[in-house]
Amino acid sequence: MDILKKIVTDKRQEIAFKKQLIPTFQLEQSVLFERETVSIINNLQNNEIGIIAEHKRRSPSKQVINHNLNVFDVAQGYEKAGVCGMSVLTDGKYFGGSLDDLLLAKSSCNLPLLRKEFIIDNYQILEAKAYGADVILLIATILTQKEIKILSEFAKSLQLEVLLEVHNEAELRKSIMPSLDMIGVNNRNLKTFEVSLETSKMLSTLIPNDFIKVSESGISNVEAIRELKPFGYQGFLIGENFMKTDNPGESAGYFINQFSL
Ligand SMILES: O=P(O)(O)OC[C@@H](O)[C@@H](O)c1c[nH]c2ccccc12
Repeated sequence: MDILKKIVTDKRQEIAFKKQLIPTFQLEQSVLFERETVSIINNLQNNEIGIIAEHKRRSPSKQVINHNLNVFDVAQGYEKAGVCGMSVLTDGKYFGGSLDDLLLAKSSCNLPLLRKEFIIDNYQILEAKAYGADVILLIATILTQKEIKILSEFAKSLQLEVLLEVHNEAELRKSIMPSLDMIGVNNRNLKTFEVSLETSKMLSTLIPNDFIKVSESGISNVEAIRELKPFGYQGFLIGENFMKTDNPGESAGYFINQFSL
């Protein structure tokens, strides 16, 4: 079984368990549930570089990236660096993250926060709102067109913005719908872990202009951004390149300064 199938199978079990532990009405009553969300789209549209910086401790492709940091410092560092938003991995088993990481990030900065998760159920969208997210990720390869519609419309009804992730043309074609805000092209194939920026270049012309284009994964220098910008990308999701250093915030700041030179 490929890794994605395994992740989704585990996720189904996890959700069933959590639904019993914390019923939806409890999520809806949480302090953060009624807040105004912060728009990442606004930030991306008004920024020259458009970095979305990720908090990621480990991953199935890289094992350990960094286990010595705390989310609080990382979030404050990213904010100080001037990124447009922060992505927080909340999957525990494969990425070493948690919803508490999201909550901590929320308490430490005012950046728009993306819940980076394998979302397959509206329940996870309620969780995202209750734990401080402003944006959710939907991954086309693990969802049907109908599921994408249901989940994205539900997210929009909670004032959350939606980033839909694709990796090939078929995924893109089945996914385009008005309830999405941003289309992210993952340069990493989640089945083979192969990374190529060509994926972003190839798919860019097929993304209608009503969506903000985001290029995700494998971006390790500003040259990559200079290369991708002419293809219409306004957002760049970067994890490992910052997280593998002792001070991700400083690394992000350095990266952004380099771009402005
Ligand atoms: O660490 P990188 O190569 O900069 O990649 C970040 C981000 O794009 C990646 O973590 C990611 C993209 N889509 C995902 C879906 C699930 C988990 C993780 C991801």
